Amino acid sequence: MDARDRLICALDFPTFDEAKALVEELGDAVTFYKVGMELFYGAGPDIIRYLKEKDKKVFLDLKLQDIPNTVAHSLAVLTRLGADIMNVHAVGGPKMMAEGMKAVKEAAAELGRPAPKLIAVTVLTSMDEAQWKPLNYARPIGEEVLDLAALTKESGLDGVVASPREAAGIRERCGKDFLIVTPGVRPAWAASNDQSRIATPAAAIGNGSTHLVVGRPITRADNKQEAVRKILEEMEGAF
Ligand SMILES: O=C(O)c1cc(=O)[nH]c(=O)n1[C@@H]1O[C@H](COP(=O)(O)O)[C@@H](O)[C@H]1O
Repeated sequence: MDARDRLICALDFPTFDEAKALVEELGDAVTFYKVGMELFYGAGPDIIRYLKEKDKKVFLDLKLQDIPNTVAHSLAVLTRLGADIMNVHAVGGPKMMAEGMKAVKEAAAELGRPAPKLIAVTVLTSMDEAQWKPLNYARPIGEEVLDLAALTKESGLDGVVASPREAAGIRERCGKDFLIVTPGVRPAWAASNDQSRIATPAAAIGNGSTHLVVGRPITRADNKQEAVRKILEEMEGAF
């Protein structure tokens, strides 16, 4: 197994040029990139086309949440861009998720392409118990994550975004083919920044994450190639 297929580098930059510079600097070391709100709002669809021309895989992380009709039509439009994975918020509800999935499949079929994977964010990895309490959910974060993962699966989606700490429970509840994409990954040598429910690359793999999303530990490192190499090595050691 190639660890590179399971490491997704978050391109959190405000401009196309900054993102392009990082992709060029990392070269073949990284094959999978995440384009989130900051870069998509700054650079637009051109950044997806650029990454696909470079033969990279793309996770388009726009975390859609709105009424089912709006999400379904937006996902149909986004499907044309050719990303490999897209996401919505699970708390948008089962109807929003199911209609979104249907729209993605129909749009891909019209284009004669395989459908991108659609996954749902459970509870953001920045959320800790102190942030969670004022939201008045009845249960602790970990339990909510598992139920949202099960709801995501029942709604027909391909997987979830969750913390690597929750990956083992999700795997047990949702079965072997479910994608578990985990941000909140921090090697022992990196700062946690605004992430709360974190784990190391080795722990994430050990817990059953299918993909690790890593941003600042790579993008803000003095030696970015070296940061990627160390993360890949740690992942491989845990296979
Ligand atoms: O959907 C996401 O990608 C996401 C979900 C989540 O719960 N937590 C989370 O950090 N992310 C994204 O993952 C990336 C993590 O970046 P770093 O904290 O710099 O490694 C950011 O681009 C976040 O927007």
